[in-house]
Amino acid sequence: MDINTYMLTLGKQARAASRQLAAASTEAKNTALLAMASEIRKRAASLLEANARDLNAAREAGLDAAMIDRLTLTAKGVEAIATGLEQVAALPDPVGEITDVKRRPSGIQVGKMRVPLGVIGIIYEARPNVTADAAALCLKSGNAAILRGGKEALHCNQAIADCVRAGLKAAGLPERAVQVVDTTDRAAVGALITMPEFVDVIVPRGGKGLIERISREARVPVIKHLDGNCHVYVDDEADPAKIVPIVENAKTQRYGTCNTTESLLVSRTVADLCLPAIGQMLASKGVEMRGCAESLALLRDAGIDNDKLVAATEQDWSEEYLAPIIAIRIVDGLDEAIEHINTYSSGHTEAIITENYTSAMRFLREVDSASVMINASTRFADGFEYGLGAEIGISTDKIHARGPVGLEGLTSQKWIVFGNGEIRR
Ligand SMILES: NC(=O)C1=CN([C@@H]2O[C@H](COP(=O)(O)OP(=O)(O)OC[C@H]3O[C@@H](n4cnc5c(N)ncnc54)[C@H](OP(=O)(O)O)[C@@H]3O)[C@@H](O)[C@H]2O)C=CC1
Ligand SMILES: N[C@@H](CCC(=O)OP(=O)(O)O)C(=O)O
Repeated sequence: MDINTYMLTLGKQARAASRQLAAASTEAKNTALLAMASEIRKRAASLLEANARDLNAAREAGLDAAMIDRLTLTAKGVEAIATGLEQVAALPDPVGEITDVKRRPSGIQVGKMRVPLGVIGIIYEARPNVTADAAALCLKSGNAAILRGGKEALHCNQAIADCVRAGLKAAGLPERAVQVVDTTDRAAVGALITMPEFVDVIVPRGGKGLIERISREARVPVIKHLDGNCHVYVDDEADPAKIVPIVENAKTQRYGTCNTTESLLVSRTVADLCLPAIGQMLASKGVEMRGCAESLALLRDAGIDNDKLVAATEQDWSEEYLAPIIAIRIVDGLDEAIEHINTYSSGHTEAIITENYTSAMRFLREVDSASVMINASTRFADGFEYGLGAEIGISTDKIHARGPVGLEGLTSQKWIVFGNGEIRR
């Protein structure tokens, strides 16, 4: 079967399954999720074996550390997938929720009902847990899913898909409610994003190459989950005790994730007090610092090894390194920090370190990103950490859903009207 015909077949099957899922009971959906969790645990050894095959191929292909980190599944990771499925089962079912019912002067009552989006196509990086998380969230929100994971994770994704199908079957739900694309040919992505008759929304999780293709070709509505050029800004009134721990966590806890901080902005009035300690911490962890001239001079004076210091170029302010590299700029206070972030950020997540209420509130209001934080690490931008149970990803779009997307982001609301024979006059 050629790729277009294959993808059309998946699309038709998904559309049919989506109608059944939209009407599925909460009990059936939860039974499926719990059965999936049990299959994942039962088949842990074969999931790890499939992941080992993917990892061997990735190492042979010379993939970088961030990619290997994403791709790696450990026994703990398998257990986390199973627990994640159980957590989604425990979440309240959003489908069918009726809100905002108000009686109108005409006598009718007008309200809203939460409903699934239909068929969701998700294109994502080579991170196996996303296959299970996306399947679970789509199922619980009553949507059918077509999942196209990164090519490096193909074997592991197929193994997880087997568990998902087994769970759906155990609950008497259509097995085609979740379909994992079984080819790495990117023509499948091209087909997925151009069949609006079968796919209601596309969620692309990825970097710049993916953005370009989706922007050029998609004929289906898109909720972009794109790159994270996240910032930490150290304000004039930052609590010294909070600075190094937040910068350390935001930059070094995991280098490869989209919520990792890539740029550090420091207010000039506190730069000589805090940059030496930040520089020492970053140097001790092997992080390269790409600084403006002023920050480099301070870091050199503090005795930071020259090998770790590089002059930043204009390009560095827009860069998502996904690596032990950080851009550093000294700014003239809050106004310049906000201006810098709104110019260069990818609109994902930004944090301010300050004890000044007015500065904190201005930062919250004026920084135009999906998550804006006060005195916390950007690494917190995550569906689980925000209490959503899990996440489809972090939307960098402004409409429909912004930031970590969970069950509610995968639904919309339709208007409902209760009448008793009223007619319009
Ligand atoms: N906001 C968020 O929620 C998330 C953002 N990201 C971002 O993703 C990036 C890291 O992941 P990475 O794997 O490098 O991202 P990529 O964009 O390289 O790949 C992600 C997915 O997109 C596909 N893809 C990429 N380019 C094309 C194209 N031209 N045509 C068709 N398919 C394409 C890949 O397919 P293939 O396998 O064939 O390469 C893969 O399935 C970072 O920028 C990170 O911030 C990642 C996860 C979540
Ligand atoms: N939200 C998740 C990470 C999601 C994400 O960034 O994915 P990726 O860019 O593939 O590492 C977390 O905070 O661990």
